[in-house]
Amino acid sequence: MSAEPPLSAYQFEIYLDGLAGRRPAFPTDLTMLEEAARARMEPEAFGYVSGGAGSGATVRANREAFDRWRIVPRMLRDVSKRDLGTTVLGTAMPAPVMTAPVGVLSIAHPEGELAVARAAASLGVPIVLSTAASYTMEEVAEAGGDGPRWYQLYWPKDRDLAISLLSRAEAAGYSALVVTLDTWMLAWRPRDLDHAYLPFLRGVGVANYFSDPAFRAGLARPPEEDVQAAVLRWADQFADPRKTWADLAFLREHWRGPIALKGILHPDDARRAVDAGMDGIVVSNHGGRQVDGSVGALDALPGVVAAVGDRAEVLLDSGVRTGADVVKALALGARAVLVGRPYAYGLALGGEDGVRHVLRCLLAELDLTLALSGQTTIAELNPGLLAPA
Ligand SMILES: Cc1cc2nc3c(=O)[nH]c(=O)nc-3n(C[C@H](O)[C@H](O)[C@H](O)COP(=O)(O)O)c2cc1C
Ligand SMILES: CC(C)CC(=O)C(=O)O
Repeated sequence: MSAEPPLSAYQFEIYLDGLAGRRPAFPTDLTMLEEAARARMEPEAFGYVSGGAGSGATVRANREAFDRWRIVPRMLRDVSKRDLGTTVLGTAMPAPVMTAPVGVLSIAHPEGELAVARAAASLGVPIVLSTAASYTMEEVAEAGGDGPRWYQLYWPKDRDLAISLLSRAEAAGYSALVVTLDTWMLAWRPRDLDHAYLPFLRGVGVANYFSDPAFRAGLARPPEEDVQAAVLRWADQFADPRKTWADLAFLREHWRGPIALKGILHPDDARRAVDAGMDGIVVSNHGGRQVDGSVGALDALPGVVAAVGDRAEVLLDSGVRTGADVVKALALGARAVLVGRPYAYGLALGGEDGVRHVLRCLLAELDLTLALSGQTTIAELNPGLLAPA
């Protein structure tokens, strides 16, 4: 049953490298990545990735929510063999960890999402590719090869464009759809406002639109001839604040595979999602980038899990930084977690190698935390493993 070698093997590999005089090129304490990346990134790009909405209260709330729980390890339970593997929305994965959809990654590294797809695929970790990626979904699919992949939709106003994006994603092998509900417009983001910086207006993150026949059909001149006009149409199209629950039927009609709604925090919204036939929910506040002062994602998780029961799979993102965080989220009922900024920082620090390092650290730390807490599978995790801080 155990994966060979165990996910924690990275730990020993690092120590062995030390015998040959090599030290890890990037931090192994994943909470230190942000500071390391700050020193390497352009200030505008770093501000965009690290920043949150408004005063940053929700970014802090996400971390505080994890800090309010403590793991209570159990002893003498034979943890020699562990299996962290799981299946989420039909996708098998080596551990309950995926990369969250993060757009515009070429502001962190020129290879952007291509490097992420390669790194994740080398570990079997699924990616969720953003509509606002710097590369097209077909390019990223090719880079990731056989690696598992899902597609995140920013649901555009134009119906034909939405249908076209969905059919391209299906054709390119994206097996599940994640529809983001919390970003119909950008929040007030002082870090970016102070820099007067928005990547999209500079032509980053628009590749999936610019390459799309339905989008191009709506332009007077192709993007290659008039970038400015194309970018403005992108900005007008990229999300549709008029959408309501009634519109979900459209998604079912045009997407064959599983669908998850991302950005749900209220139990009643979670209930509505399952009533509408959705397969999954991503409890998320967009990494604190949208509603300043909103509830921490982990704080919202138990209510959503209770509301949904076993009618849908519940995932969580926003604030996950360590293996212990993953254990806490799973113990509180998440089936898997997504990480955002940590892998973006890994990308900024070292391209594909940097992303692989971050993912390997997280998986190794998760494996070790589970083992040292007396757990051998993720299925057995429950709130009994935790105590309030
Ligand atoms: C730079 C950046 C860009 C993002 N772009 C997207 C996006 O295109 N689509 C989306 O659904 N979420 C996007 N997100 C939100 C992430 O998917 C995720 O919810 C969030 O990063 C999780 O929080 P964490 O960064 O604390 O792990 C973005 C986040 C960041 C930091
Ligand atoms: C607004 C999006 C296109 C990008 C995003 O989700 C983000 O910056 O948080």
